[in-house]
Amino acid sequence: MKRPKLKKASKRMTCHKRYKIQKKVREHHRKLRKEAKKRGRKKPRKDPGVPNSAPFKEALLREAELRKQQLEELKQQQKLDRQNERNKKRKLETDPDVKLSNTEPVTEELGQRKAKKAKTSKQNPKRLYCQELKKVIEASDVVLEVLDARDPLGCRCPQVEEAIIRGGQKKLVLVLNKSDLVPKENLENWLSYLNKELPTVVFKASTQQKDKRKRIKLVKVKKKAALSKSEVCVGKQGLWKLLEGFQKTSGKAIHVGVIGFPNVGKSSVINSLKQEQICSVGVSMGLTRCMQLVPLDKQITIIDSPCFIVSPLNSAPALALRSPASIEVVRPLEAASAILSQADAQQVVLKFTVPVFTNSLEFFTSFAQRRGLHQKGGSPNVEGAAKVLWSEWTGAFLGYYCHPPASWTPPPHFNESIVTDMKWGFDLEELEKNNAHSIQAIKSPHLASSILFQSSGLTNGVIDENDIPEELLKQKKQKQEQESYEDVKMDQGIVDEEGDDESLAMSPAEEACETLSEKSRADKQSAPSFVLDKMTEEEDDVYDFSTDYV
Ligand SMILES: Nc1nc2c(ncn2[C@@H]2O[C@H](COP(=O)(O)OP(=O)(O)OP(=O)(O)O)[C@@H](O)[C@H]2O)c(=O)[nH]1
Repeated sequence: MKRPKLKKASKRMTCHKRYKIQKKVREHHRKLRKEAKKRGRKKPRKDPGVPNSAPFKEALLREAELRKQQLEELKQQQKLDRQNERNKKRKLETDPDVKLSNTEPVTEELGQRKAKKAKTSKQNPKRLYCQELKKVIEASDVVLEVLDARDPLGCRCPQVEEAIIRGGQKKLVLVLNKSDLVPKENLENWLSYLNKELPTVVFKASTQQKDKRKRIKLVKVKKKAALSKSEVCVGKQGLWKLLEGFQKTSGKAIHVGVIGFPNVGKSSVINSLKQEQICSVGVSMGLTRCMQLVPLDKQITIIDSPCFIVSPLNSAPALALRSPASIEVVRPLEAASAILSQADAQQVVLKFTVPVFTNSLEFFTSFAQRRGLHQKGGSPNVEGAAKVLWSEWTGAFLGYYCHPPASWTPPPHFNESIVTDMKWGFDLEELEKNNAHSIQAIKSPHLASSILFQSSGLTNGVIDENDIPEELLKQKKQKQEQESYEDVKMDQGIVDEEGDDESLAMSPAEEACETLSEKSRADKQSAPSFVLDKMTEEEDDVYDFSTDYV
């Protein structure tokens, strides 16, 4: 059946509605024109094109087309460049290593920084230690020289003390730390001996839980949490009052540098004063590598420092005890043998419960057996035993002591006026009282259970980075290279007369270097070489001399 055709809707409407629509449209157009006028942008006029009557119409059109193409290409190129730039930036942000390979102004600075860092890392670490130590001494008003009470004289460095005295207006105070590891009577003797020279504070730093041997259960202490009550610090009040008193006398805020040989307890003393684990402490020697400022209160700021660098001219036991293992190559067996040679053999036997021994190897063999240190085949680990003894001798638990010299003679860098100068500004009476109180409070080992040790006396240190043996060798090598270069130039006949005079004449600094290096070579031959023999040969290759020598 055919579907009926649908009737088309009529467009008829009332006039009122039609006029209303027309009005609305007009209003809308008016509005658009107004907005366009406000924006100041008129509708672009339509290009009328080249009239047909124009001569060379085709050539003109071709030219226009070409220009259009060029413009398009240029736009495309700019777009690509922008994209590349964005990619590069993204790469720089994600990969710090790429930063330095790109040569933009920002990266240039970064490159310089990296070059400096690379140079520092290549630099002899001893050089850095010396530089840091000098900075600490320079910045300090009072310098605390921390001594291990088991060998106080061996922990004193005449070169550093001399530098402090030369600095003028600086005070030097001795801190007799690890007082809990020596018998009481010995501690008193040392105190009266050292007090003749410099103000001395008896101290026992609070030690970290993690330093206790494995048999003690490790307790995780939060980094800035207060130290546990069992790890009591003794002498804190005495030291604090001494510094406070000096600060009041001087009438200004003071900086207090804490210096000393490795493992004497510099960082532990600071942590005890601050009652926070603010400086890193550990059994490994030479842990602190750069200076660290620790504000004690508004007026007193403490500065932690890296340890002194030991001079190779010292005796073998001194080198064994005072060389920072982090930067010196120390052979444990030789170091431990040197230490053992200075200890009372009978007391060593009793302390470590080993049979009587005739030589160090025999001792280490029985010591290894006693401690259960064995190698793969079951033979005693002599090297391991030596390591244990060496670390115990510089660690936090072994009790041993030295006798102070029978009579007091001021060291060459001290005289009466310096002694009185150093004591000025301190309340010594109060210090004496506090020290007596500390000695009472410290739980000391018995004389019978301690080992008597023969001290080697003051330990020589290196304070100037140019006196470091490796540096002297480096300078000598440089000089030789320069000389050979001059010879080649002379052979070629390039050198003019003026240049010749300059190159052949030695500057006073060069002469000093030459004599120093000659001296160090001569001394090295006579001095025990268990530490430096290997080090000088190896590090000679490791460090880039051409970079360091500026
Ligand atoms: N028994 C005892 N041990 C201490 C005392 N003071 C420090 N120690 C321990 O000695 C070891 C070395 O202490 P540190 O404070 O790291 O010594 P340092 O002088 O700062 O060492 P470096 O940073 O290597 O130069 C640590 O195992 C401490 O626990 C103390 O008064 N008594």
